[in-house]
Amino acid sequence: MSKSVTILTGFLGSGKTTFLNALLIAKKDKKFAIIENEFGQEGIDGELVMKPDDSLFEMNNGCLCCTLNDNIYEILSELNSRNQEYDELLIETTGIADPAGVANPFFGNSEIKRDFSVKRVVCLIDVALILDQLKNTEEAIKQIVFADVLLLNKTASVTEAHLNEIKETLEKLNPFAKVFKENDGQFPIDKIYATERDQDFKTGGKDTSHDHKSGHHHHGDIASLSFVFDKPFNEKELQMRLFGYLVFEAKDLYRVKGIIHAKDIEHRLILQSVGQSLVITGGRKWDEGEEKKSRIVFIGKHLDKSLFEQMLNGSLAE
Ligand SMILES: Nc1nc2c(ncn2[C@@H]2O[C@H](COP(=O)(O)OP(=O)(O)OP(=O)(O)O)[C@@H](O)[C@H]2O)c(=O)[nH]1
Repeated sequence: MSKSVTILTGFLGSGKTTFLNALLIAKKDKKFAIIENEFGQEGIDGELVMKPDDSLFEMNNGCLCCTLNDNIYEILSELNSRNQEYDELLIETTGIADPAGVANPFFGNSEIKRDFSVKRVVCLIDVALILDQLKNTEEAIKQIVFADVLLLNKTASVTEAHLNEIKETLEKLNPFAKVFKENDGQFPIDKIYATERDQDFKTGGKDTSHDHKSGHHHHGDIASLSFVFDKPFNEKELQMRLFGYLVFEAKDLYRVKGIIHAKDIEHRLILQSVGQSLVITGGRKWDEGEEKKSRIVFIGKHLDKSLFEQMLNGSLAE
């Protein structure tokens, strides 16, 4: 029997990993294989997903809509040979992936079509940022247009009127998708799960190929900068400098994610920033003898590497 596939899409920082974790908790009775992909060399999302076991296939350094097309056959064939070990497949795309490109192998290759069935493409929407994202990026539009489920997220951050305006805009872009709202931080997972892609009506069978054959990225001028540090950070200094950067310089910085080793702190610090917000929380404890490295990824346009280097180097502990 073919395995059900759910594809999670949504612009950078819209809440895909948060949703994925909520899904894993809500569907504890199922065993998921997860393909996690991120834009930027340092794989971070893999650490943020609460792994149910080792069923996590992570591919770094590229966008799923490009690299997955090269690796997907290998990955899916491995998944197939281990098909007794899991029930369903979840794919979290990068925040700038074109989901049509990601789904393409599932619709275009007969063997894959036999073994895997895309049940739904869920697009997370950051309601505070989506209208700007739609103005500024083509990817946000492509993600919405391709989805079966549009999930309005971070709804507490906007007024009801704004939410309705967004809903209207989205329904114009994709009248076929079901629109759900996150409700007080609770995702309506069962309702989303009950939504299945209509294979005939949607892109199934159509040629969804796109122009990524060369492996070259066509994501406008969005780029990522990744940094790895062996030396520990000074938490306060890092927080202060990053916050200053976000407030004064961050116009074209869409996303910051980091796993931080800070001096005198025995667990990881998880650094998250979308727009101008900056949140630092405690992560997993470092294991005994584990090599403690910090990894930070910045995603945006016109990023000045030397400025980030300066900021980060200046935040290292003495
Ligand atoms: N206020 C609020 N914050 C949220 C909500 N969902 C996610 N976040 C926060 O938004 C940030 C981004 O969430 P992620 O789940 O990592 O987003 P993502 O889409 O996986 O991010 P990328 O992989 O970079 O594209 C994190 O700091 C989350 O804690 C929400 O419903 N409300």
